[in-house]
Amino acid sequence: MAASLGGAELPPFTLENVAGKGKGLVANHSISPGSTIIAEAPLFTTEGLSNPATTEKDLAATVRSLPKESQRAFLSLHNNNPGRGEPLSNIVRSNGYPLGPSSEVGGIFPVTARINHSCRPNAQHAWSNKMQKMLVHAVRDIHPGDELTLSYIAGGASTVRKRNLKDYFGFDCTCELCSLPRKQQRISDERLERAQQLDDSIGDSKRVKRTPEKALDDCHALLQIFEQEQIFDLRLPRLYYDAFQICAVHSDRARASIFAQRSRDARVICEGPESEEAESLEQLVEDPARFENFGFSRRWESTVDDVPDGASAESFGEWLWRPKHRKLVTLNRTSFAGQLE
Ligand SMILES: C[S@@+](CC[C@H](N)C(=O)[O-])C[C@H]1O[C@@H](n2cnc3c(N)ncnc32)[C@H](O)[C@@H]1O
Repeated sequence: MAASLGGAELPPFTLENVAGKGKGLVANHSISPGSTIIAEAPLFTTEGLSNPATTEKDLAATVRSLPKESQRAFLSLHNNNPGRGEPLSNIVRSNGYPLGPSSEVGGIFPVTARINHSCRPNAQHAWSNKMQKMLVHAVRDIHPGDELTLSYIAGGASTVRKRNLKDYFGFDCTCELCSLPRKQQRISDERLERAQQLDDSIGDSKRVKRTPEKALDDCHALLQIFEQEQIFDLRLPRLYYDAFQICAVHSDRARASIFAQRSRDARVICEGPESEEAESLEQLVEDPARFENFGFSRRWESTVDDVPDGASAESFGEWLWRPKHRKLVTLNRTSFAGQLE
């Protein structure tokens, strides 16, 4: 998590002023993908703050109950709406993170809260139930002087992202992606709009059942966009999981196992080796048939031993993404066997 200097653990970042964004965290060391940058317990959570009529009063009591240093840390956090509304609630709204993707409960993490948003983030946050901590991991190589960034939103083309950031978080995004020169912005927008379409069609379960080769082609096309756009946050393990499901639904244990492995590895980068999601993916790597919708059809039936051995990266990629190609190879083999008999 931290650089070691004379036995003392130092964080690999410092809190600095960042042009146009207020304060932010800036790396002071090289950080490689998968490194834990922050592991932080909440100062407090919003559990129990369920009555909107008394939220500000309840928050005041919660903050008063904290040690002085924690009170100062909370009160110094960014307020999106200074001078308007209720100040403590504003600070919570401006800085809180949910405790997990579908949790209604939020937490205040004073270090993580200093990380600004980027539409092309170099880090990913994840709440660990097991550790009761917010974890932040690098998802790309981060160099000294780089700002640490997280994505506050799901993605999309720049107009959609800007609107969402303004509506939900109240700021005009000045991240590297939103600040691209017009021509590059257009190219990026075209790709990200296409990514959205691909993502929608990959999620269509009827299509997965009827034309899985098209769904897998879409996954491959989406992966290429993520690589071009350098998107390596949680969208990546989710994409590999979609590819896993397509293969598992059609009994292709060989590819399903490889995609589960890729999803697991990408999860570990985003969430660390203790990730519960990564642990459950490990079981699917070993036996894809544990997936609840495994074997809807036997169209691509294979065993985990059908993974090609010693293939070059290129031909392995062709095998992995091209079931049509695999079908041809199998057919050829069958007809050869027939001729020999
Ligand atoms: C959770 S705080 C992040 C830390 C904050 N900059 C600070 O000074 O404590 C979120 C606020 O930071 C600013 N911010 C974050 N990301 C930004 C971005 N990409 N462009 C412009 N402002 C940003 C906005 O004011 C936003 O409301």
